Amino acid sequence: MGLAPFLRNNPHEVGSQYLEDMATGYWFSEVLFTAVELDVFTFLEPRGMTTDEIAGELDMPPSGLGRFLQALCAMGLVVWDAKRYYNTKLASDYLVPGKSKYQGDSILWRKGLRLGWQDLSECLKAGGRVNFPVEEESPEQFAQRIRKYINAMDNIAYTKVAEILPFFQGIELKGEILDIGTGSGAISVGFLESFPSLSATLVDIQEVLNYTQELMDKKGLEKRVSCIPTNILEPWFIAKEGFDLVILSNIIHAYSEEEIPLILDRAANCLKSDGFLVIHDFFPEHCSAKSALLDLNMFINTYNGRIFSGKWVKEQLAMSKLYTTELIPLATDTALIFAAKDKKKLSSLPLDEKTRLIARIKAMGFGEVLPIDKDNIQVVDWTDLRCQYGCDRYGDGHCPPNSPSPQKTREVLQEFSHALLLEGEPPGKVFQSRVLQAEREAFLAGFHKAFAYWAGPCVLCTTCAVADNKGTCRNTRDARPSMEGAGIDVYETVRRAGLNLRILRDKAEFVRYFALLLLE
Ligand SMILES: C[S@@+](CC[C@H](N)C(=O)[O-])C[C@H]1O[C@@H](n2cnc3c(N)ncnc32)[C@H](O)[C@@H]1O
Repeated sequence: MGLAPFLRNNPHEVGSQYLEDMATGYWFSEVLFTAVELDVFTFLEPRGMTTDEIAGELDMPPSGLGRFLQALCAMGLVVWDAKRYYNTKLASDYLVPGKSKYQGDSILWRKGLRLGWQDLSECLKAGGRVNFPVEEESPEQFAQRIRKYINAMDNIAYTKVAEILPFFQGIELKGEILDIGTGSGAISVGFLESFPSLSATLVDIQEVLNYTQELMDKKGLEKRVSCIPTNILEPWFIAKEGFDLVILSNIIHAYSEEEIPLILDRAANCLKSDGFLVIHDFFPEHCSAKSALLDLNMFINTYNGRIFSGKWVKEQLAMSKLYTTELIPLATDTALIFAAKDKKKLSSLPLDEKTRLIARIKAMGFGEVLPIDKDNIQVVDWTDLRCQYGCDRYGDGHCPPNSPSPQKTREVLQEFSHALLLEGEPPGKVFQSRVLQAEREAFLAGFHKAFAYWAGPCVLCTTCAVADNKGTCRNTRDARPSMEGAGIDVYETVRRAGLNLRILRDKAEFVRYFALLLLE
């Protein structure tokens, strides 16, 4: 999620191809940047064009352009019917200027960050940023730069607010929003458009708000918003306990460990006793690679911005006497934390229990926690043969023949309506203990039938009484059957969940463990 295709694969499994794909990752970026700059997608909308026609529009020879267009085809941005090129739906929705979901400003902002990235090793040597904005910038140049930045933020925020609003479905939001570091105001605009009784106070630095006010006027929202220029690092002169909804979207990663608690505390002070605080940002618990790279981007391109874990942010909010939800992942690369002074307020949010449970289980340290349709759990009659003929643990505590038969597993699956596939790594004892913790968390969340199957022989006890012929299992409370011992074809089941489990050829290869948590 939120990753280049090569990052979706497990690096340990794809070997040198992974390295090659990373090394050429910038080829993708350059083609995209150039296509957006040349505005190729506008020419192709809606009826398409031949190479010669595009070459005419761009005043370029068709030879290289044809190859460039073929690269865009390979990247899924245009299609070719052997005569004309057309935009794919992706390009038509997101890359044609003027369309509501346009992302070109954000893409070109990313291009601008490239300069800083080229100095990465210099930044590492210097212990911080080495590339600073030009000092002799005229006021017009500065205003222009702000507009570019705010347009880029606007592209992203417009799509994100569409993901945030469903969490308020069924809640009658009214009163006043406080949008801290509002940028273009797009997050507030989404709320204002969905909840007609809301009005908004937009906070940012004066230079940004000049442009934000223009955008609000264009949308006809000027009567429902007021802009208050404020440096949020200094004391705020904003009504205490005056706001029903306080928004901090993509602000947390802009500042340091010392500054963020102050900002959070001031935000908490502005919240009414029955209001909501929403934090929207990048978090390592959600998209670890993207958030680590964004952290590096902040190191290179800002003074003291960095990424914080959801756990840390929740702790800071607790110090400001706020209750919080789990980290709620969006379908894209960012996630939300909801906070309130009144704990009951949080339970009024339509956060489905399974989503919250997945977030809590993921935070225990699993790599993936994926819902899997129980019909995709493949139960077969051959797995115990692999245990009996090929494993020296056969007959141990809860291994075959002491484990549930495939028939029993089929019957058990009938009793459950859904399941989660948990992915983790060695050591086995840590993994198995985490699986038990996840099962308990599900039980406490109200999934009273929660039951886990884990990977491999039980390794909870240092010595196994059954294996040592010293009697029966001493830990029946915590021992669980393995998936394979109970007749589950782990390879097929994992594949059906959308992951890839490769056959290991060597003991030194990277092992991944899987467990199945059945839920009713
Ligand atoms: C990454 S943008 C996020 C904008 C918006 N919240 C969104 O989600 O699109 C960060 C915003 O915080 C504002 N900001 C950063 N530091 C600030 C400060 N010290 N005082 C006021 N605003 C600040 C920036 O001007 C910018 O508009």
